[in-house]
Amino acid sequence: MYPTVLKFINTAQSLQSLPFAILVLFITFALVERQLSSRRLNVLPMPGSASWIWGHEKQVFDKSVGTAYSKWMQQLQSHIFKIKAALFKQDIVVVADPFALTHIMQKNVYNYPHSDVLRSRIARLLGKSLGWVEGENEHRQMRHLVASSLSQESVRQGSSDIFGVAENLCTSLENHIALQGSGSTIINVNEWTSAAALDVIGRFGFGHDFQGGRSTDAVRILNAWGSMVKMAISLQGFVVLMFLRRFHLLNYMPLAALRSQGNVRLTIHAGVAEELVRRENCHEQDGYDLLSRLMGAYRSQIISLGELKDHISMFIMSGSETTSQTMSYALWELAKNPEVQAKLRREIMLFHVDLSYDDIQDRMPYLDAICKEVLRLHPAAPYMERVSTKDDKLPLRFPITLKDGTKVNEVHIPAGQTVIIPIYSIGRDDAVWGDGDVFRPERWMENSSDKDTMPTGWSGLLSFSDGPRQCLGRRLAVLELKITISSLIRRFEFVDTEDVITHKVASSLQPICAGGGESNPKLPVLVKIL
Ligand code: HEM
Repeated sequence: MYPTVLKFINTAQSLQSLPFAILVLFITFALVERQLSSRRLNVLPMPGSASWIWGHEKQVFDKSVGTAYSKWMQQLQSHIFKIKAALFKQDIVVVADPFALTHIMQKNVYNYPHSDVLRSRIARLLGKSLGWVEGENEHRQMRHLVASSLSQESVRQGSSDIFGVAENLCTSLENHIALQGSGSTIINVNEWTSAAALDVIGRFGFGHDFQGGRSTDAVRILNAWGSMVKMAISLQGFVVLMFLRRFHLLNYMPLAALRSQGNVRLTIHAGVAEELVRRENCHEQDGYDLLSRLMGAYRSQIISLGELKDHISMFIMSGSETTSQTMSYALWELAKNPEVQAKLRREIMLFHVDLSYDDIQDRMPYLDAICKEVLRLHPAAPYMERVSTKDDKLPLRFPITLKDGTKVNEVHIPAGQTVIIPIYSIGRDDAVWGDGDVFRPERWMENSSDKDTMPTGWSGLLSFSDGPRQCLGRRLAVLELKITISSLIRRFEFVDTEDVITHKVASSLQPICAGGGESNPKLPVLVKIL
């Protein structure tokens, strides 16, 4: 192989085509490297038909979120397999086995940091804050700084903020429907939930009013986020992501796709973060809410002004975008399943209109089941990408059967290996749930799942991740979902529009409506005032 390549390069050079020679050299080395890495993972099965340039990754991008991984899990009858990466990068290992997942996410999470491309993206989009920091000590310290602001007690105390936002949302929606001159209208449910979720994190975390998504700040943030999403779900976004992963230096180039990510963080820095810091500098107060904790760290010079603003932007975006998408999918599922919606309404109507925190948390089992079912079927973060820093062995709950019938109970993972955790497909795995793709909240009241086959995350799901890096805002998110859904279902009926919806990923899960301008996420639902 090498003499041929060298001859080829000599010819190219004699033709004064240095770039061509470099390209040939790069491809040759990349192919050799890829073949060696593939051999190191030789016990792992691999799906067929990969593209020469894009490997299997274009199939993942082209199909609705998770579809490709679920299909390969079924075809290969394996909860762990490898796929060909784009641009001749080494093969990627896809891990859906519960023992292997617990090993990575609970016991060895600091040996599996976010991949470089993901980390650069988080830094640009959200800031160098908690979702970005790596290293056990650094991460634990940063998490400790803010953890008490999102504890169960803090969330209980902040529940009045969420009830207030839900009430405003219902009133705005009633006014909007009244303006249409009939008792019902079709809305893009995403627009309403994004504004409400921004309001919740604004009030709960920072004592800031985004005015139902109508303040200048809110509009700027939502627009900047919308542009980022548009770019990320496009073919151009996919190609850029693949190149960024392959050639890390590109992460520092002034590319339009990268600018659109940075705009979200910079918009928050220049607007709301600036205003919050100014306000807090005038009224120095001690407290346990997110802003007080962060300002305390800034005043004690534990964090710089830039870091403080990064923390604010990270909490505003990761606290609102994920929750708003989950809320949208909940309302969409209720619209598609009218009998579930009616049953939920009956449960809600057993209570007085002024629900308490305890009613919501402890006395509404069907609402609880619906929230879990939505989080299982529509996890806001559908995939996770990590890279091993050390040679490792992954234990398996579902052994791999080799061609000669031998069973393999653990898999060697070399240092530097990219690992994808397909959260979306794991939550729908028939081996665990039986009817994984079906929206059936009753399953959560039956308690019949085999715990041994489930991941160890919250409620046997990975929707909030697992282990030391699991979502810090889970309690707030679940309470927010419950309060908002119960308020809306009491006053409105949601009806399916029968639009065909597929799903893409742009930092979080995005619904795409066929024939409705596929470049913008949209989830149409008909709403009727009751
Ligand atoms: C339904 C809503 C939500 C979902 C599905 C969700 C999901 C997740 C997931 C999967 C992760 C792990 C990401 C990774 O390691 O790559 C994560 C981390 C995180 N989430 Fe959430 N999240 C939600 C709401 C929230 C809220 C409301 C907040 C804050 C107010 C929040 C704050 C965080 C933070 C700070 C981290 C980083 C934790 C760490 O690295 O230690 N999330 N979330």
